[in-house]
Amino acid sequence: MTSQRSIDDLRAEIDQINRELLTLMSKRGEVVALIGHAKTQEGRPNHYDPAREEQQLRELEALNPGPFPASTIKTIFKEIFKASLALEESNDKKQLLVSRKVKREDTVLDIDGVRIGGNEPPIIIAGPCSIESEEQMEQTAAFLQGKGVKILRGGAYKPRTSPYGFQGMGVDGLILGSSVAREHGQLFITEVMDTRDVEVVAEYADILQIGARNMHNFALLREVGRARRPVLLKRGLSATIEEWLYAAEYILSEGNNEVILCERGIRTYEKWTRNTLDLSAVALAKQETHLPVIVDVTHAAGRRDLLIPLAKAALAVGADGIHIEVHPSPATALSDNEQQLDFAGYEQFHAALSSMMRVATPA
Ligand SMILES: O=C(O)C(=O)C[C@]1(C(=O)O)C=C[C@@H](O)C=C1
Repeated sequence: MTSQRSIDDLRAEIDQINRELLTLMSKRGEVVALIGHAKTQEGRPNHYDPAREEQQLRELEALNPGPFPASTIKTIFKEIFKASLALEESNDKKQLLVSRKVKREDTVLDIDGVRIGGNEPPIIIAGPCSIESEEQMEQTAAFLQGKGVKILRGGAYKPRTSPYGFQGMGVDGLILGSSVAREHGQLFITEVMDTRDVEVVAEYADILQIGARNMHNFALLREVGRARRPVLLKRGLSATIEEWLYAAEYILSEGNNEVILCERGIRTYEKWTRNTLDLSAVALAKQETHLPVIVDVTHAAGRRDLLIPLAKAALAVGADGIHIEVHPSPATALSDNEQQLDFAGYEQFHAALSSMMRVATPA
């Protein structure tokens, strides 16, 4: 009579094998994490190593005693490699300088007394799309000062879709913007588009802006990372949240911790708005990073009639401020004349938002 083992008995053995496999898997995971750490230390950003995977598969195939066919062993080990790679990469992410896992508390910027982030009241960054003339800047700054706006924006270098569009006033614009802002007790923020201009822009601007189209310009990100000025980093038109945060990491990795993230809407299939404001990106960026996050409502939808509800929504999900374009005469503006608010429009915006902004109107 053959002594057949019962299913229960066999299952008990499987349970024991499972436990051993799990122990081995955990042990493998720990070794993989060490490899990942070593790769990061060596500055190897890419953890994937297909040649090493191939070598392991060949050896396993040669050693395979069965009963599983080689193809099955290959499939199982490919899954193990995939999980190992994910482990290496997630450990890497935990070490990102932008991450809350590295710095738990909110970063609060203090730029000449203007505080941004943490529990500070939300800030407003406002001003025209482009700096066009002294009169235009003077009128705007004076009006916005009266509304308690502490940060004046204005583009001196304009990233225009067409090379024949108005390209900005360049250095003359920088001089104008910074002097007008100073006269009105405001900080001046302006976009820098080229690594060659970082030095001159940093000389005049209190905050450097990296526009959406340059979010992937890694040389520029590194350069502003070396500049001793806070940086406002807009999210790229089609950038994932992860790509956006990695772009910020480029700046922090060069030693500049003063970064403000700015969500400005992303490209989707939607036609009724120019971009789609991604509020989950705001909430996620606040959750995953310690950096202040603001929302550019002007570009978010490309429509004036949505500015107030979008700004309210942005503040409701925890944005640390709003970026909005204001021009004395949007109809005659040299750029973005569809979207900028005139002073009457800004009055309405201010009235609708003031309770949420906690911005006092100076007497
Ligand atoms: O050996 C490495 O370089 C590892 O990162 C470990 C490992 C593995 O799991 O064996 C993981 C991912 C790589 O693509 C190659 C191999």
